[in-house]
Amino acid sequence: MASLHEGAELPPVNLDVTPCPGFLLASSRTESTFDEIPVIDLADAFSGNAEKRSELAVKIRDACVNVGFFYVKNHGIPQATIEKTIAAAKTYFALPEEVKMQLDIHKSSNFKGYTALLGENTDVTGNGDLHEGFDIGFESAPGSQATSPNASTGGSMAGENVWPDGLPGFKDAVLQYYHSALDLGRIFFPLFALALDMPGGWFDDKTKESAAIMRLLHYPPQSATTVQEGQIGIGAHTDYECFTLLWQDKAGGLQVKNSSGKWIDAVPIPGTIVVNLGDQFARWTDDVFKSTPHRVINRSGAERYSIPLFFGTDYDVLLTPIPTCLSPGRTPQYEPIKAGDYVKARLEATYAHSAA
Ligand SMILES: O=C(O)CCC(=O)C(=O)O
Ligand SMILES: [Fe+2]
Repeated sequence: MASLHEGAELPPVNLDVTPCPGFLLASSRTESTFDEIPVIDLADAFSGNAEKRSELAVKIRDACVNVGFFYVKNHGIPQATIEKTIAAAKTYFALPEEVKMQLDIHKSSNFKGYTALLGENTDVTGNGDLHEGFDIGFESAPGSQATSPNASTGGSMAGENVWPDGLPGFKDAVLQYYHSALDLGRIFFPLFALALDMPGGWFDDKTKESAAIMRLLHYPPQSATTVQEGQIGIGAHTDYECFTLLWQDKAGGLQVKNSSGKWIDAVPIPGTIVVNLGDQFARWTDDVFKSTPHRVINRSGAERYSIPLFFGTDYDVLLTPIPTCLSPGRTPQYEPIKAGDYVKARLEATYAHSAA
């Protein structure tokens, strides 16, 4: 389908909902386990029919409190945009290592650029990740005058992207995907608000310039690499921001850990995007929404490509429990922290544990 979101207006939000402190606590802050990852159809996200939107919000709530992961179909990112970006990623990763290393992320003051194979160690107990990556932050779409979100609050994470020389079309393709994925991301906060029994507009003033870091990732097949103990595609981890929108190719290898410790395969489903919650949301909901550990092991025998986009709240938002996630007599699990300070600390820790 063409972009679901282009020019689409969200239906008016019902601001009469009264937050009910503790409502979600009894039912939702449980260690529920799961054996599969739900697939949710986003077709009703723009329905003017309040009942359909609220049915969708209930499905999202179930996925968020029980699994922390779900697939979405009818996500609106055009297939042609995805294909162009993956073709660009393949061309980029095929460049000589010394050319890619000119943009080494370890030399960047704002976490932008290239991460080499084994240049990152996401699980600190591991021996390096078997992927290479290319990271960008917000940049206006070619021809657009939009100002950079988080320019004021992003601190060391804001600032310019870096782009490889001599790859015509790379930047345009990647930014086209980035903006399509941002459009998709923007529809989720009103749905998450409904899922949390908060007024649909509750996140609006907290997500005006939502932070979004995007990565192109390339995982060589494990079998073709000299793999040491503790080396997999990406070590077990949780994501840092509110939620992640992940496109993955058909190689497979993404696994999600349930609360019994079992790794569940997030098998590639054509035409879907994987959505998973991150630690900002776990902190913000005092663990009502789950930030679930995941990892990648590429045993497919083929090269694997994926594109995660990490969608956060504005960096100056203080993450203290959302009212429906509080209950009398219960002490929140986490110290309040500003969203940007939290992400920066996690990024610094990641790169401190990785090879320069
Ligand atoms: O490549 C994938 O499927 C997952 C990537 C991931 O978990 C991440 O970058 O945080
Ligand atoms: Fe992740």
